[in-house]
Amino acid sequence: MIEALRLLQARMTGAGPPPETVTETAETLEKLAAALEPFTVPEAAQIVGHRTDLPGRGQAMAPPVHIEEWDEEHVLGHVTFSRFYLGGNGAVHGGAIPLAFDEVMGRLANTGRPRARTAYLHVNYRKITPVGSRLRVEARFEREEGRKRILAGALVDGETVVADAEGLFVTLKPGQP
Ligand SMILES: CCCCCCCCCCCCCC(=O)SCCNC(=O)CCNC(=O)[C@H](O)C(C)(C)COP(=O)(O)OP(=O)(O)OC[C@H]1O[C@@H](n2cnc3c(N)ncnc32)[C@H](O)[C@@H]1OP(=O)(O)O
Repeated sequence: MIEALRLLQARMTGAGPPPETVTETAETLEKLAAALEPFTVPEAAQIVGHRTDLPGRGQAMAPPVHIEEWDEEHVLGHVTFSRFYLGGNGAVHGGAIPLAFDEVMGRLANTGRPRARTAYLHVNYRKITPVGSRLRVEARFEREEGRKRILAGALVDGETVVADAEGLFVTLKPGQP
């Protein structure tokens, strides 16, 4: 379902359909939304965002990062930003890149350690990030200072770092949401 939604997002972004196709598509989507409505569940029971085995945990908003290696110290994977993530002139939208970093670094920060949340994410956009290219995603755990965990990440196109990031993740105190 999520894969199909991702495909739809990409196709819709790249499409310039005639008015009758726009109307037909809108009607089909409204029908699908109505069919799912009776199955609305509380957050804890939803599938989306809870499937760590799926790219982006099954969250269609998150870029589909495929994880290849994952332990307490590092994550290695790849991602291809579809046309859905286009900012302009072939470059990925600047807001989509922190989404990928937060997903991967947040997951790493929370692996084998008590729950932590992102306090900041500093992203350096070194080059444009091309839509449609398979990029390497790297993240590593740098250090821990009390409740603070500092992580680093990079997005690499071939041999070129297109973006890198530093993230601060803070361990939650009991009762913190
Ligand atoms: C098996 C595992 C599976 C895992 C799957 C999960 C996948 C999940 C993947 C997705 C995961 C995505 C995850 C998400 O996206 S989480 C969603 C996005 N993040 C949030 O919503 C967080 C909102 N913020 C907060 O809740 C609080 O501000 C937190 C909890 C972060 C800290 O507030 P708290 O009141 O608790 O702590 P404190 O203020 O005493 O600060 C403590 C220390 O930290 C330092 N500090 C704080 N902020 C900053 C800052 N901005 N720059 C520099 N430093 C900062 C501060 O100076 C102090 O340092 P020191 O003075 O002690 O030296």
